[in-house]
Amino acid sequence: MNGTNPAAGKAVRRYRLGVMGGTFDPIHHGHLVAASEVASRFDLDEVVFVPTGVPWQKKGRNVSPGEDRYLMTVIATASNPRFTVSRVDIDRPGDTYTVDTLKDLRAERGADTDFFFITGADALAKILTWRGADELFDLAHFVGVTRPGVELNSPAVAHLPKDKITLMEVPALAISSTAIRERVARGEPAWYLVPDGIVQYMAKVDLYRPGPENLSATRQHPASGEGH
Ligand SMILES: Nc1ncnc2c1ncn2[C@@H]1O[C@H](COP(=O)(O)OP(=O)(O)OP(=O)(O)O)[C@@H](O)[C@H]1O
Ligand SMILES: O=C(O)c1ccc[n+]([C@@H]2O[C@H](COP(=O)([O-])O)[C@@H](O)[C@H]2O)c1
Repeated sequence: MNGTNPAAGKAVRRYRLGVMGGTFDPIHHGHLVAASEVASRFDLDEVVFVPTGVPWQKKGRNVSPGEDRYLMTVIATASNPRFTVSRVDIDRPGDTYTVDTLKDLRAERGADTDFFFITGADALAKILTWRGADELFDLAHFVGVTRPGVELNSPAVAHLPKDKITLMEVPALAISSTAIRERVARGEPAWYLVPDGIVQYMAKVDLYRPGPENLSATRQHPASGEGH
């Protein structure tokens, strides 16, 4: 949508910001392809990747420390000039709610930005279970992308406001963070499922390998100087 700058009398193009939220434990090529495809289709100026702080719907799982997930997201997106990473969710205490993510980003970016929240088909189908779901569609347009093994136009999606969501087919990558964690734990390769730097980071800080240090929720981040 274009606005008008009254001082100059010229049409001003509004900034188009994609928001790719995820636990990213670890980030993989499915996430990166989804963001890249939506950026191209919606002519986005930037896609900001936002690693979750506490993914409350994944409680009961052993989620890696936020700093590791944040650093992997930075490493994976570094080569794309339109991809950035935000700490808003990992720096906010408590459970992570997208309604807070979008409000924080809106406060940071100002009123001249249009928001496009990118989600896979599985996450899209659960949106009505998210906190403050009724507010979400006032804060962003939602783009739901295909994911192998998940129905995109599920019955749950029929209840979402049609003018606030777009369903979009992206190249099918049957990759999940769960599968990568399991592969690493079994000593199998993760090469080419994730960017090379992520394979190297996972090995460097011993992420996902079976062992007592990975069973503890209080595992120290290497930056603290422990664990080496
Ligand atoms: N292969 C994929 N193709 C399309 N979208 C994906 C893919 N993997 C994840 N997504 C989407 O990316 C977002 C973040 O996903 P998330 O970080 O939870 O990854 P995940 O692979 O689903 O993780 P896990 O296996 O640990 O549940 C979600 O909206 C999810 O639907
Ligand atoms: O707002 C909520 O209540 C909510 C509940 C579950 C997931 N989300 C968001 O959905 C995105 C994908 O989450 P996940 O758990 O599939 O990695 C991420 O940005 C989460 O913060 C948001």
